[in-house]
Formats: sequence, structure tokens, C-alpha cells
Amino acid sequence: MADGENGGGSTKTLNFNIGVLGHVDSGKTSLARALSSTASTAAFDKNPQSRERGITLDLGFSSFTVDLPQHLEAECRPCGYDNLQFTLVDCPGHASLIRTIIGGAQIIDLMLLVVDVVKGMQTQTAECLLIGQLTCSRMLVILNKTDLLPSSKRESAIEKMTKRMHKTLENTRFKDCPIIAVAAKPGGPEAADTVEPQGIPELVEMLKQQAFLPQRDSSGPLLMAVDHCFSIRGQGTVMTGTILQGAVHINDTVEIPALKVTKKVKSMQMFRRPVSAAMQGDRLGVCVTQFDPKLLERGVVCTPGSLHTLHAAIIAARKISYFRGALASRTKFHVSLGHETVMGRVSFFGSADAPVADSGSRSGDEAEVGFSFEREYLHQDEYVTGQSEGQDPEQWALLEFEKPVTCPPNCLVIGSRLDTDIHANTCRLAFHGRLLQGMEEKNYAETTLPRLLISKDKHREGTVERVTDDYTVIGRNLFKKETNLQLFVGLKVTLSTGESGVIEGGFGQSGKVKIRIPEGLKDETKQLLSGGKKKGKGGGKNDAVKDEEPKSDSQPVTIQLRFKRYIFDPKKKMVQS
Ligand SMILES: Nc1nc2c(ncn2[C@@H]2O[C@H](COP(=O)(O)OP(=O)(O)OP(=O)(O)O)[C@@H](O)[C@H]2O)c(=O)[nH]1
Repeated sequence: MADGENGGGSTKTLNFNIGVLGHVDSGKTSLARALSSTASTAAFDKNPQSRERGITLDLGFSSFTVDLPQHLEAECRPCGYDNLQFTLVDCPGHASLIRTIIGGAQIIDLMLLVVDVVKGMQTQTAECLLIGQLTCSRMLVILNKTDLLPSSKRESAIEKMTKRMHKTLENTRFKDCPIIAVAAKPGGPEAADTVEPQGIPELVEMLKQQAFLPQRDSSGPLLMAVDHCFSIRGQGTVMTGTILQGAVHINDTVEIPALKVTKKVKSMQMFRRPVSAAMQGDRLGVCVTQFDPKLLERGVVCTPGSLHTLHAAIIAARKISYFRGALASRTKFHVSLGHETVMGRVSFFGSADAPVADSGSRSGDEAEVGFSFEREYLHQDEYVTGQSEGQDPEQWALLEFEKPVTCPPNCLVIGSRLDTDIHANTCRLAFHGRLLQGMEEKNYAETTLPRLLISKDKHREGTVERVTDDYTVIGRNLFKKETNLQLFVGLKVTLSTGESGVIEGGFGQSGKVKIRIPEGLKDETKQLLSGGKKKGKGGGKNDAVKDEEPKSDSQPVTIQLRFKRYIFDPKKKMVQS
């Protein structure tokens, strides 16, 4: 709601946020510039570093206003809206800035996916498409730089690329999304500023057609994503951003949780017009006093006490199918929660059968927490949406953060491998999910976690099939062929001969495991295991590997695996205020 009452007019403007995403240099900034009439303070790469490097380094905001489209009249007039403002959020395209993109994408109602018509889908186009799938319901594909196509072949080349894009989008939620060809800056960087962009009026028409009345709600505590902070001499410090939840009024006290300070709102503006109130979805500048802008580059502002700083969290997560790596438990990922990105260790709840070292008696980094979930619980949890066709099943997971993170309840969580070489041409986004339960205590493993989880003591027994060297044995009958062995990697086992070992990973395809014995095998054990070479009972009917012939001994050495299996019980979920 951009209420013009305070700005001298009496119009009320509906704000609609459009994210402009795409591969680096596809022409996002040029497109935002071509579309916008009113540039906000941070629009169009005003950042001096951006100019130097010739790329967008931060989110850019600009806007333009149109008449209410006919299909919105009936819905919008009763709410008092007279016109429609499109706020464009120009996201950086460079791969290293994906954290910023994830933050930007969470405030948008519609996404423009900008594609260089000559190059087609590129690596970051695909990542942006994934982020779009997680964050917004509508998309428009823009085929930009059509002026680079030879005029004689332009039409057929556009048609061909349009078909290719439709094929790419076939299995996404944007299956039937419109695809529009434009030239945001014909002639490229050398062209004079007077050169007219092509296809923009058609695009504006399409945007009007696609616009909808976003669900906005002024109730609940304030949560505003701040993307820029600067001072204005004689006025104070202005934080610009988008209200994600709730509302704010002049004279309200707001908190900047990252700095643990509270400030009184002195004045507010929306696209240079003073306002006295703003609500969810609005893009806003909030002026406070006695606050050094250097302390806050990006972050959130909220109702005092409404956000929590978390050391760990339980999430409902789903693997991103394009991610080629394994989602191994107890490994680290970059985790973006709301608008922050931190390193976090992830323990996935296995799909059927999963391990855990004891969480209650954790000692420093030694102890591990692994999980399991039981399907029946899934149906009881409001956040779990169940498995869609072709998707990996949703799993619960524990996230343990390297440093505390401040984020809203139920926020979007994206796990990624940002350290992957950006030229490797692979998807860096690994999993996504929703925050279910945050843990604020530093010693959460002893306090909150045991209250949230049902633990079951589990015991498994297998046999040593053979010795590969003095420090390694192959174990069998501990797991089924279909068990996700990644969940058990790193867990300790003991041999009936007394040695301790650690599960290193799977061996072959039949559920066998490689076990490392750090202290080495005892001579008696080696002797025992090098004894008879008769075919063992139950010898791997399904074994698909060369190691099919089990060389069991008449006195088998057994392997004991004890672990705790944890189940997250949504009924125990504590409500975060
Ligand atoms: N020929 C031609 N060049 C274009 C067009 N649109 C953009 N460009 C050029 O492409 C280059 C990149 O344009 P930008 O608008 O900065 O691209 P971007 O996607 O915002 O870039 P990043 O934000 O850094 O990812 C610039 O040199 C533009 O002049 C177009 O329609 N035709």
C-alpha cells in the first residue's frame, strides 16, 4: 500500500514486486532501465564499484506506475487502489553473488528471467530458474538482445529459442509461462542513449496482464528486509528495503536484531513520497537517528523481540534434483535462511533407517547427530507438503550453524555449495526447505534438541566378510541394499574381537560397507578371518558387484553397530513467537 495521502495526492497505489534475474550480462540492468520511469536511490548500478566492474553488485530497485489493468479493477477498487506500481528488483547475475539473489528473490511477486537470445540458457540462468521455482508463482521469460540476430533470420531464431525455452520449462511450475523477445539496449554499450529499446511496450502490456493482487497482510510483527543503508545530512540514517511481514508507522520502535539496537522511526518514504504507514509488500525507506549506516549493509529490521538468533534449526528439506553431489549427512553447506547465509552442518533424517550417535551426551565436535524420520509423522506436520512426482522425498534435517543466524520463523532455507568452481557449469544449489524449529540456546544439543526429538536405541549386527588390509575390513549384513549408507558414514562400530572401527562408506551395491580400524586389526583377528574359505550362507543373491563370493569363516567375526535413531515429533514443536 503506497498511500499517497501524505505525499500530497490522494491516490493509493498497489505495489507489485518484479524480480529481474538471469545470467551475468544478459541485460537485466538494461531491461530495468528501459522499463522504469522512476529510479530509486539504489537503482541502475549506482554503486561506484559496480560501475568500475561493469556488473551489478547489489540489488537495484526502480519502479514505474501504470493504470490499473482491467482484470484487477473489480478486486482493487474496493480496496481503494487507483493505480499499479511495478517495483523492479534488479538482481546481480554474477555467480559469486547468489546469496544476494536468494535474498532478493524472496520479496518478489513475479520473476523476469532474462536470457541472452544468442546464448540461450546459461549456468546462472538455470540457478535463477531454480530460485524462482522456490520463491515465486509467476514468471516471464525475456529473450533479450534480439538486435544481435541478423534481421533476415531474426524471426526464425526467436521462434527456435522460444521452443527451446518451452522445452526447458516443461517440467517446472512455469510450464506455460509467456516468452517475450526484446532488445533492452540495441547496439550494446556503444549505442547512444537515444537509441530506443525494442519490445518494451509489449512487455509492459504483458506485465499488466500477468499482475495480480498480491496477498498482503498488515497483521503480525514487522519484518523488513533491508538492502541499503545510508545517511542523509541533517536527517538521519535511512534504511531501504521491503516489508516482508506486518506493518510499520512513524514513531514505532523497531529493532535491528543483528546489532541488538532499537530505534524510533522518524520518517518514512516510498519512492520519494513521504508516508506515515507501510505494510507487507511495500518498498520503503525508513529514517532513524543516531545510527551509523556503516554498521548495517544488509539485514532485517523487526518489531523488538520478534526475531530469534539461532544456533541450530530443524528444517523440512528436499534435494534439488539438478545437484549432482551427494547430500551426505554431517557435511557442511552454505545455508541461506531468509536473508542471511552462513556455513552450517547438515544432518539429514534418513528416509527409512538412519543412524545417530548420541546427541544427549555430545562432547564437543566428537559427537554426531544423525536422524531418521518416520513417514507417519510427515502427515501430521503442516509444513510438510508431501512428495510431488519426480521429486526427491522431503526429509527432516538438523542444521547446526557455525555462527548464530537471525531469521524469521518458517523462512525459506536454501543449502548450496558456493565453493564449487563457478566455471564448472554445475548447479550449486543442493537442497531447499522451510525452517520448522529454531534453537536459540548455544547448548541446544543438551537442552532443546532432546525435547524435540524422540530417540530410540538401535542395534545392528553384521559380519566381517573379509579383510582388505591391516586397517580395513568389508562388513556385510549390517544394511539392506537400498539403505542410504551416507547416513551411517562416520559412525563407530565394534568387532566381536574387540577392535573399534568407523564406517567409511558403502562397498559395491549390495549394502556392504567398508570399515576402517584406526588402531589396526589384531593378529588373532586376521588369522581368524583368513581361515576357511567356504561359501557363506545367504551369499549376496542381489549383489551386483564382483565381490560376490563371501569368504566367511566358520567362526565369523561379528560387527556391532549401536546408534540412536531420532524422530522429530511435530507435536513437540515449540511455537516461535
Ligand atoms: N546489443 C545489445 N546489447 C545489450 C542489450 N541489452 C544489454 N546489452 C549489453 O549487454 C551488456 C550487459 O548489460 P547489463 O544490462 O549490464 O546486463 P546485466 O544482466 O544487468 O549484468 P549483471 O547485472 O552484471 O549480471 C551491456 O554491455 C549492455 O549494453 C541489447 O538488447 N542488445
